[in-house]
Amino acid sequence: MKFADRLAQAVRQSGSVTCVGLDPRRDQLPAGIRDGIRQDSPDQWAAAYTQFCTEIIDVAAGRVACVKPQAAFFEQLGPAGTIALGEVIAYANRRGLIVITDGKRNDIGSTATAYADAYLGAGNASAWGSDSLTVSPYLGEDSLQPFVDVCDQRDAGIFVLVKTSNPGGGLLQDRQTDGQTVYQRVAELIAQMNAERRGDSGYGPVGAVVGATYPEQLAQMRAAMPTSWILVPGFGAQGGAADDVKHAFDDAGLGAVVNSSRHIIFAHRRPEFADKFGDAKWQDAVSAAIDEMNQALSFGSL
Ligand SMILES: O=C(O)c1cc(=O)[nH]c(=O)n1[C@@H]1O[C@H](COP(=O)(O)O)[C@@H](O)[C@H]1O
Repeated sequence: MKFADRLAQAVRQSGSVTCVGLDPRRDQLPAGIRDGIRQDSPDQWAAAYTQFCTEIIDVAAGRVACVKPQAAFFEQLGPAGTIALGEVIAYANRRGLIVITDGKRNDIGSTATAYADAYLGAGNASAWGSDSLTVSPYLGEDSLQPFVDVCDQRDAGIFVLVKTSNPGGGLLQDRQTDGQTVYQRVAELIAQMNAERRGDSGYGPVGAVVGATYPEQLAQMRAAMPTSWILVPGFGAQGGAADDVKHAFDDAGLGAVVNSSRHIIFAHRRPEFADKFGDAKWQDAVSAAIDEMNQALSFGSL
């Protein structure tokens, strides 16, 4: 089944548009996982990351549509971390969750082909086995095309950075050129690349990233890219709330997944959960945070 249709199925089956961001950080791991690890042992930290993320996946499976492992935190550990990333992707795959690997990759076309080949394709279809990958558009259309070609071959997907959630993104993305902003131009390109590729769900493999921190632009981008799944980061820890993301969805409640990383995976550290759960019951805190987010995003259409 095509990526966009698999994502639609995952949203429908779980009844959730939540994406759990897997962004492990050494100093915030629950005590039971962190204690006793040698500071200078990437191998031990990598094993801790695998344990932490697979336990989160166990809590999330069947209750959310997807997970988004953030490659940066795994790469921070060096080679051992990248092996952990591979294990986490494979485990999420086995537990039936759609995987969006957050690598924000891209390069000239011939190198982009290698990135696409490496990441795109679930299970054994690629080396990393990811359903989808975040991708930067700033090398232009010829850099995106290899990703789109591999999406076509392996029923995978990409999420192209359009309007990022960070405060400084506007420096380049909001710049006017030929009567439109740069991010509007990127959206136009995505809509065009996706036009011929719609699956049964009405969506295609070329998705977009638009931050929850820019609600007005998010609503505009929904209209500008009617066949693209939108990955919406910036919910929770960065300040985005349900009201900010409600216009990202189509009438059937599809078309967008909303990511939250810190607020879910480190929920045991949030003041409102710390007393009730704390480090000892961190998995229960994750579960409560997933419930809370699913509830906040249940606009009634799914
Ligand atoms: O591509 C992304 O996921 C992304 C794009 C963006 O514009 N903003 C953004 O925060 N992200 C990622 O989404 C996650 C947000 O984490 P939290 O702020 O902890 O929920 C991080 O992994 C970011 O790298």
